[in-house]
Amino acid sequence: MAKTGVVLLNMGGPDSLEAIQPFLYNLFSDHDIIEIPRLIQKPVAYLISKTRAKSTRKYYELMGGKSPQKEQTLEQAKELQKALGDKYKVVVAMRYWHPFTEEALNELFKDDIDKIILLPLYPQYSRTTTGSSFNEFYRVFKKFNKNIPVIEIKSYFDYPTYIQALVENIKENLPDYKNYYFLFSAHSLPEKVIKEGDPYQLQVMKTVKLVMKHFPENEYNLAYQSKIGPVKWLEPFTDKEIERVAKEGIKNLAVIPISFVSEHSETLYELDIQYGNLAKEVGIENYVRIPTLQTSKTFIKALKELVENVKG
Ligand SMILES: C=CC1=C(C)c2cc3[nH]c(cc4nc(cc5[nH]c(cc1n2)c(C)c5CCC(=O)O)C(CCC(=O)O)=C4C)c(C)c3C=C
Ligand SMILES: [Fe+2]
Ligand SMILES: [Fe+2]
Repeated sequence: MAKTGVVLLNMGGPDSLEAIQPFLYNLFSDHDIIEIPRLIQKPVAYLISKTRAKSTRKYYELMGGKSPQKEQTLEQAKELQKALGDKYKVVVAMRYWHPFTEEALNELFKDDIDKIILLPLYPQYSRTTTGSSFNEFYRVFKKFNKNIPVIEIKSYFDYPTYIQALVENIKENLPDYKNYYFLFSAHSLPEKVIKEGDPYQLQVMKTVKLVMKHFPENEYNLAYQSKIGPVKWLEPFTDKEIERVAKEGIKNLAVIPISFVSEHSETLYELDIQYGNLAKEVGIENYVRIPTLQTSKTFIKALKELVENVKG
């Protein structure tokens, strides 16, 4: 019997120190994430990746020489496969490092597949992330010459079971949550991308609002992390916000990653090490970083429901 293919889309991360530069080259070569004039994009990507690999290397050394994103995404795929059963086949397609879309589709088409559902591991839509993964999917899919329907799950920033997963995750990891200030931290984006109509910021804000309905007594704010390069990105920045709340006398701070569902350099290095140290310096007594959802039962349930409820 033919199966429905589920392609989990994610960014991918270097799986060794040697993979850092080619991973960065793939990222900076992508016109959907960074708009360098097309004619010079590849040579410029090569130069930036060479330079940036030197500074990025130290984060990955501190994380044991690689990003855990691949393992965690494969675990999510395994759990989702178990939840969906054998009418479905779940594979992982990463945008900038293995397993690439081509590898994912080679694996998928070992079975008889009559429909494909694209499921991004980005709850909030941005053309730089989900949009880029969709575009890459179609470029590669075309080469397989398969005449089967493809259905896109664009985002699930307000999907009730996803919100429930976030709420449970906070309560489970921080039983003392009532005594904490919540600082949600989302990946930043160049302001230009938002001005051109990207819904990412609005969707992140809505996710935060929906989560906070379950914590009516907690004070909170939303900040943005991981800006790179000289252009203006969404603010306030997470580190500046940590400094600001410390000045206001906050002693217990929970930082909650909101646009990531697995761990990687930006949670393990930036939030845990860099901002953990900063929090100590500015007088925060208890700095808690809430882990990403990974294979939380309720998050996997949310993904399963999204797949099963898809129209088409
Ligand atoms: C070039 C500009 C970038 C934009 C725009 C951008 C948006 C964006 N990124 C994520 C999630 C992740 N990004 C990660 C790493 C990473 N991102 C960029 C650049 C842009 N991201 C770079 C150069 C890197 C490499 C690390 C570095 O050199 O700093 C990762 C981690 C990968 C891993 O280690 O596993 C994630 C995850 C989102 C959600 C987003 C916009 C909404
Ligand atoms: Fe990024
Ligand atoms: Fe980043």
